[in-house]
Amino acid sequence: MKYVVGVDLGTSAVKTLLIDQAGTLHAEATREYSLYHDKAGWSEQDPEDWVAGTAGSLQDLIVKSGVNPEDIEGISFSGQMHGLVLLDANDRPVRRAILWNDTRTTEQCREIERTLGDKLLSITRNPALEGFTLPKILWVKQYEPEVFARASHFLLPKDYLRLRLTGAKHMDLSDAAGTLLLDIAAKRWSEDVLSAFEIPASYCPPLVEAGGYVGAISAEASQLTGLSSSTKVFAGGADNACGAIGAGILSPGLTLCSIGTSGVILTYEADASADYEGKVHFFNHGKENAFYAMGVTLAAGYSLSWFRNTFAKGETFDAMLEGVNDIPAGSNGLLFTPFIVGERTPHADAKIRGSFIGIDGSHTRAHFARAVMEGITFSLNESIDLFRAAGKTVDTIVSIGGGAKNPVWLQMQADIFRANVVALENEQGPGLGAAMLAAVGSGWYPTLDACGEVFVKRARTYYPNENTSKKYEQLFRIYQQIYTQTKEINESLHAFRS
Ligand SMILES: Nc1ncnc2c1ncn2[C@@H]1O[C@H](COP(=O)(O)OP(=O)(O)O)[C@@H](O)[C@H]1O
Ligand SMILES: O=C(CO)[C@@H](O)[C@H](O)COP(=O)(O)O
Repeated sequence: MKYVVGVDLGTSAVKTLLIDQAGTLHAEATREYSLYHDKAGWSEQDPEDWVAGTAGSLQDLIVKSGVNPEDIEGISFSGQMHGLVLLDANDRPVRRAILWNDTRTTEQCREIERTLGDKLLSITRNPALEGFTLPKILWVKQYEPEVFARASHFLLPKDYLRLRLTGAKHMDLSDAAGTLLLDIAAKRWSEDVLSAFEIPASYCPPLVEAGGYVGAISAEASQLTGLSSSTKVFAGGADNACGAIGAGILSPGLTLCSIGTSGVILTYEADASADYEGKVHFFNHGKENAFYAMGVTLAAGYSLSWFRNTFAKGETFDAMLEGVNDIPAGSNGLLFTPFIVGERTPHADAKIRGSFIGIDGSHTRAHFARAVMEGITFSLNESIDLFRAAGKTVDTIVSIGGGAKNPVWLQMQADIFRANVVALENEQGPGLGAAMLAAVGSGWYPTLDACGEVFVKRARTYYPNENTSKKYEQLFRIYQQIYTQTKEINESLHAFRS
């Protein structure tokens, strides 16, 4: 029996999957790592933690499954997007990585808008958002000049991990799309953007397709992980591109909902012609010559994790959410907005913060927990609204990510989204997408589409309940007012956050 491995370098943890030629999952392993929030709005990770976590997770995978490492033909990666890993001339990080959910770069975003003008949207197809990579490069240049002086190139998180496994530096198009340095339609680094910010072209790694073969596991990495040096390494892609591959979003018509640390509503785009005027993100897909558009809720799963860590410390998600299904839709008049680290879609606003509105003496912790789940789902529904307003049909949504482990949440998604929600046998779409890239690269299938027909296994469909959907429609309109009505208050409170 031959296998491939998919590695998903997430924000909360790294997850590894071992899958055979029939798409059957043989083993999975995971290792968590720390997030550093030294100041309000900052979010960093130590790249060394990714390497150690992945090595430990791969060792666990091999031990648990009992496979002969020689039988693992290929490995590929899915990675949290946008994180800046600045490297010196010896490929050592010059500081911690600044992550996608770090919002310190508002000033640099305005600078990018002023400098690039219309070119920003025409070349990069995206607005300047705090989470993207270019503003982070400019922040380090401005505020840590001595650190910046030591840097000679940059990578994204999974590319750094792959460098440590193979010794080679690359970046795939789907992840490069989130840097604001890529000419999305032309699929090359933009000379216009690089020269506007005086970034030498040598800062950028060679570009490859997500399925591109990039080398073999080095002898050192083989010692560290237990993998064989005969295993072929394929580049991999952005976690949302890989999530889309692993959920079978490989042709027009299907929509993805992912609730990981962030939350995403994503639709497939066959070419680069769609114009959402920068209201949603527009990136290269992991499937060659395809694209996708997506709206992002910055703190989706993260809001529920924050709630658990703060009010149910030590409990599992399942234990904390036990009573949630007994509470009627609407949490008895309690609403939550998940802006706890700022927001992206539809409100690109680094200063906005979350609210519980309508707290009543009768509310229990379970009401609050349900309100958090509903608030996250309402936020994602804002992206669905945007896509529907742009003329997209959204009637079937494949749901992945940690949030898809909970059946009550899946039904809630169907009710709020007014769409059929499909759950997969394994909710780890990005890891599965990475494994599919390795399977196609290893020659098991001619295309990702052919591989998807075998690997993407649907488990159950949740259908919207008309009465509950009607109730949620009314609540959604009330939810939407909270942003405008709390914006000014949050701007005033900004000075009190450290
Ligand atoms: N059993 C569960 N029920 C509901 N939500 C869950 C459960 N387990 C995890 N989650 C949610 O999923 C999130 C993690 O999802 P995951 O896809 O692993 O994230 P990432 O890829 O960002 O590391 C958590 O923050 C949590 O909100
Ligand atoms: O910033 C984005 C997308 O633009 C995030 O989706 C990150 O890619 C992190 O993903 P998760 O850790 O939530 O999967």
